[in-house]
Amino acid sequence: MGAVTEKKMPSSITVTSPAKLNLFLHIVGRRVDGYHNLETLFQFLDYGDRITIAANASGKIILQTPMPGVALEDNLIYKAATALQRYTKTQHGCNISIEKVLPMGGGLGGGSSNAATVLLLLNKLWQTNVTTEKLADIGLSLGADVPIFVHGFSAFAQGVGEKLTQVHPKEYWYLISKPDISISTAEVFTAEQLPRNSASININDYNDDNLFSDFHNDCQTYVVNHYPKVANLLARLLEYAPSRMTGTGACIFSCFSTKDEALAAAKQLPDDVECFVAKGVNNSPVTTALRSI
Ligand SMILES: C[C@](O)(CO)[C@H](O)COP(=O)(O)OP(=O)(O)OC[C@H]1O[C@@H](n2ccc(N)nc2=O)[C@H](O)[C@@H]1O
Ligand SMILES: Nc1ncnc2c1ncn2[C@@H]1O[C@H](COP(=O)(O)OP(=O)(O)OP(=O)(O)O)[C@@H](O)[C@H]1O
Repeated sequence: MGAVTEKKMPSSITVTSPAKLNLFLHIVGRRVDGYHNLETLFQFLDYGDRITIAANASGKIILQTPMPGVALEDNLIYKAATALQRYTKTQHGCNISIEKVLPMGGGLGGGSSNAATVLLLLNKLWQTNVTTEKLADIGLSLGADVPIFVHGFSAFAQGVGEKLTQVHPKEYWYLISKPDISISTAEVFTAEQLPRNSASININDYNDDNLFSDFHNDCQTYVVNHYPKVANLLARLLEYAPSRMTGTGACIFSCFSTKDEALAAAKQLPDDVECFVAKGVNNSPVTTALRSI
């Protein structure tokens, strides 16, 4: 009989909790609860926060790296761990640390990504075997963007972001630029002037060449009209490459075929503009890392 090799569960796991882009974001209606029905194309970046988690036997959820400006009980990391602990009734706890690099309120979904990463890693470390669908469901109660990060593949999303169709958009290189302001998602979605009646699309009509001609971000005009810093930066970036706001802003992505072109454009920006270059990826680095554990 051949030897059975059993993989040992590591005592801790470290992964990149990635950013997302909304390559386009159409608002197709408003629900009675005030939330908006969207049609959006999500892609991940191979860039994000570094999260390390170890299970502990104390049952306590310990965040070892406090996040300035975010109280523990409001932190999506803590909320996600608590939600999974409650759902599974596990006796385990965990120690979590994070190296935060994603700007908050930038439209890159950092908080939602962190929540999904915690759900996925703890489900592994605690060996609680919750299905991906259920994790996405638990995630949705924490934020509209959490399910996409739980599933971990690029997708056309409908509803508030929970109805997903897998797609494979081209993996461009992006320059991500952040004007030095942060925009509240709730402010944009409650704005009177926001267009809410984009026609529903067929995602089969999308191809990588018509992203900037046939698709748009319905939040962009409102933000450009109310935040001159976004307007100025977007105008500048459009001189170098097709560019658009992600989510409800304030970050702007600019599309390039090569890393060198993206880096060259970054060099043209004023020193006070925060920016980074990253590759678009159709699989989340978290799900990729977990497959090998
Ligand atoms: C704009 C996107 O980033 C696109 O991916 C997301 O839809 C926003 O997702 P999120 O930050 O996880 O948003 P949530 O924390 O769930 O919601 C923040 C606030 O935005 C508004 N909101 C959010 C999502 C949505 N589809 N309609 C809304 O009207 C609601 O007023 C809500 O109180
Ligand atoms: N772990 C976390 N990381 C970032 N923000 C968090 C976290 N936990 C709670 N928050 C809160 O969530 C708010 C939104 O943060 P996030 O980084 O997700 O914004 P965003 O990139 O604009 O997201 P979206 O694209 O979903 O609108 C922050 O201002 C912060 O108060």
